[in-house]
Parts: sequence; structure tokens; C-alpha cells
Amino acid sequence: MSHPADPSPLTARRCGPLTGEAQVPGDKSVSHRALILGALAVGETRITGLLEGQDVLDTAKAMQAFGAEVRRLGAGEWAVHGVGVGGFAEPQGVIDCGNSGTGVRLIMGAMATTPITATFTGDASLSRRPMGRVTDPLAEFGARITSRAGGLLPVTIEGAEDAVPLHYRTPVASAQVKSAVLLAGLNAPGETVVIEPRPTRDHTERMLAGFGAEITTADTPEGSVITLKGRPELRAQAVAVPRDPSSAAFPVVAALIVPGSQITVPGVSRNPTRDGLYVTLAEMGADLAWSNARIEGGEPVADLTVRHSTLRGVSVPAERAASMIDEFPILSVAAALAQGETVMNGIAELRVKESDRIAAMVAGLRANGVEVSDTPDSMTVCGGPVPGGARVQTHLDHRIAMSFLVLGLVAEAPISVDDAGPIATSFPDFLPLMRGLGAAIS
Ligand SMILES: O=C(O)C1=C[C@@H](OP(=O)(O)O)[C@@H](O)[C@H](O)C1
Ligand SMILES: C=C(OP(=O)(O)O)C(=O)O
Repeated sequence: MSHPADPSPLTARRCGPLTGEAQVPGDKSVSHRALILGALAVGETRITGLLEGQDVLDTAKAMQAFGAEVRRLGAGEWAVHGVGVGGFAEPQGVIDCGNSGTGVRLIMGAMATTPITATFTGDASLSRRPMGRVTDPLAEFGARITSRAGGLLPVTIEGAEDAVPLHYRTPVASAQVKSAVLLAGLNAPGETVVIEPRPTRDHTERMLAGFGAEITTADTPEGSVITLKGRPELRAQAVAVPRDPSSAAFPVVAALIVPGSQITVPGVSRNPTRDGLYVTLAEMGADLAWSNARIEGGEPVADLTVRHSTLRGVSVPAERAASMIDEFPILSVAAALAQGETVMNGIAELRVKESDRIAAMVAGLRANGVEVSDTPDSMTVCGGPVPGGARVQTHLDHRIAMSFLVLGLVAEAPISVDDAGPIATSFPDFLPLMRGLGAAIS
């Protein structure tokens, strides 16, 4: 996505009830990890349900550049022939991770303890995001790292020759930082330990265990202590990727706010480190019915039925932020339709995502007549009728684009977004899926 096509604006209009089944795509976090661990394993990993969004395709390309064989077998079906821990080859070109923070940060971790050199770049959005949070701990493993001033991309990493394992306390609640350190720890002798003051999504830990690594998590007064034994032989696996709860959030909130709607969303991940939005919507009075709970690909999943509901404003505690970190833009859309005020606390991390998501939501909601305010780490939305009628700037941010297209389905006047192109990074079929449910987006 470093050389995006011309911007593609879209407009959403008020519509009748949404009905039907929403087959949302595979989980983005799990998809990146399946490709990376597949590339570090011995043998052939088979992946089903892989998200074929641009972020993940960029990671697949990167794994090829590091020497893994990556083949697409069919829709969502991929094979990765890995090179083993420590087996990455030096890429011949620059690694372009496009729009993807997860891709670039996890891959930097995965190569930083192998004695090869790689340069990473990305699009205009990724080039504004902080990389020091990952390159600082990777330097402690013995990697030599240069970046643009302020720890920005492009970043060049000379991987450590004789890596030393690390004990690292993450200064921000970030699964990307935790995962980068754990992936680097794979090729360091001895135990690498990550201490997380607050739990974040645990897909890396689950999948490392699934691939045969020795990894434990202990809850202690200091937080979660994750211990990984270095230099395991990772064994190729079959990985079934669950459907992405962060993508499901868009049709789910759309069905909650469009009167008369009822939809089902099968096979959504219910990983408790990802369920903050669903907990919050239930507190707001949302009619969400989960059924057929099961385990798929090492992750809990269930089917979800959603009915239009009258929502009321709530206060979302800071402790919940990590479990719904990508869902605050769409939560603020639900909040705009709720009775009373919704306060979102402890969300400073939103300022360093694909855009400053607090600023982008505040600007777009205000332009469409919603009362909203913010502080450096919180946002408050006042619910009520939504006049709409404005065009929103999405700043290369897929979640801002999808959120305002959902809001447009209930606003009095249509809402446009300046560029829907980035939606393809995480949810390439968003438009046909939403139209299939009855949404008026064109
Ligand atoms: O590890 C991951 O797959 C992700 C972690 C989160 O980022 P942070 O770890 O930076 O909070 C999230 O925002 C991102 O979409 C995916
Ligand atoms: C923050 C996100 O992704 P990433 O950090 O991987 O760019 C997201 O998908 O909302």
C-alpha cells in the first residue's frame, strides 16, 4: 500500500433493516502470526481462513523475502514452507509493510536475532508511527538498529550474531511490542521473559505453544509474566484462522443501530483478550446472543445473533481498553446513537494507530452534528439524532472509513468518506458484505 491508487470516496445513506448472515473475514492478528510462525517452523504449515487483506499479503511477501516458500492454494488457503528458527535468509530488497503496524513490528522482532540485515519501510501512515517501542528492546538482544529521527521508518536492523535473552517489562500495553520481543527470543539461548502490566491479545503465546515452543504465562502482582524457552524447533501446523471480532464489529454495530435489523455472524473469535467491545455493547443494552461455542485453531469461537437495540451510554474503564483497542472508532458510532453520554477512558494509544483515531473521530463526528469532546487519553460522545451531511477525512485509516460508513446508514443526511481504499487492508469484502445485508453504500 505504499503507492496507493487514487482516493476512492464512498457515501452511506439511511436504509431499511439489515438482515442476513455476515461472513466476516479471518482474524488479522492471527493471520499475520500464522504466516510468520509458519515461516519459522520446520515443514509445511497449512493455513485456512487466512485474511487476504493487504496488511497480511504484505507479511506473506515479506516471509518470502526472508526465504520461506509461501503459496496460495485457494480462497483463504495457504501453504508456508518454513526455514526453521534462525534460518531466515537476508532479503535482497527493502521490506515494505504497507499500512501494517503488526506486520512491521512482528517481522522486525522475528529477524532481529538472526545475523542478517534488513531495511523496513511502509506507507505514509506507517511512516508516522513509533517504532522505538520495538527497536529499543530489540537492541537489548544485541541487534544494531538505525532509524529516521524519532524512531520512525525506514528502519534498518542488523540482527544480533550472539543474541542474549531478555527480561523485558513492556512500558505500554501493546501486543505488538510483546510479540516482537517473544519472536526475537525464539533465536536467543535461554529464557526470554516479558512482563505485561496489563494483559493484551495473546495470539502469539497461543500459537507459539501450538507450534511446539515451551511458553508459560503466570499471573502475578506485577502483571502477566510470559516466559519463553529459546531455540525451540517449531513444527509446522494446520492453522484454522477464526473470524475477526474487530471486523465483525462493523456489521454488528450497524445492525444494532439500524431499526428493525437482525443479522447473524458465524464463527467469531471470542478470545477474552479481544472481547471488550462485546462486553461494552452488552452493558449498553445491546441484544447479542452467542451460541454454538467451540474451539477453532486453538481459539474460542461462537456464532452471534444481533438485533436492533435501544442503547444507553456507559463509561468504559481504562482497564478494558487493550481488549478493544481497535474498536473505539466503531464504539463511538454506537455511542452517537445511544441515550446519554459514553465516556472512553485510557485510550491514549489510539493517537498512534493508522491515524490519531481520537482526533479523526472527534473531527468526523462533530462535522456530522454529534456532540463530542476529548482529552489526551479519553473521548466522550453524547448520543442523540445524527444530522450527518458531511464528508469525513479518513487519513489512510480503514477503521475510520468503515466507522463513518456505518454511521451514514442512520444519519438524517448521507455521510461520505474521502477515501475507502484503506478498507482493503483488513476487510477487503466490506462493501459487498454490507450491501448484501441491505446497507446503502455507494
Ligand atoms: O498484535 C496485534 O496483532 C495487534 C495489536 C494492537 O496493536 P498494539 O499492540 O500496538 O496495541 C492492535 O491495535 C493491532 O490492530 C493488532
Ligand atoms: C491498529 C491496527 O493495525 P496495525 O497496528 O497492524 O496497523 C488496526 O487494524 O486497527
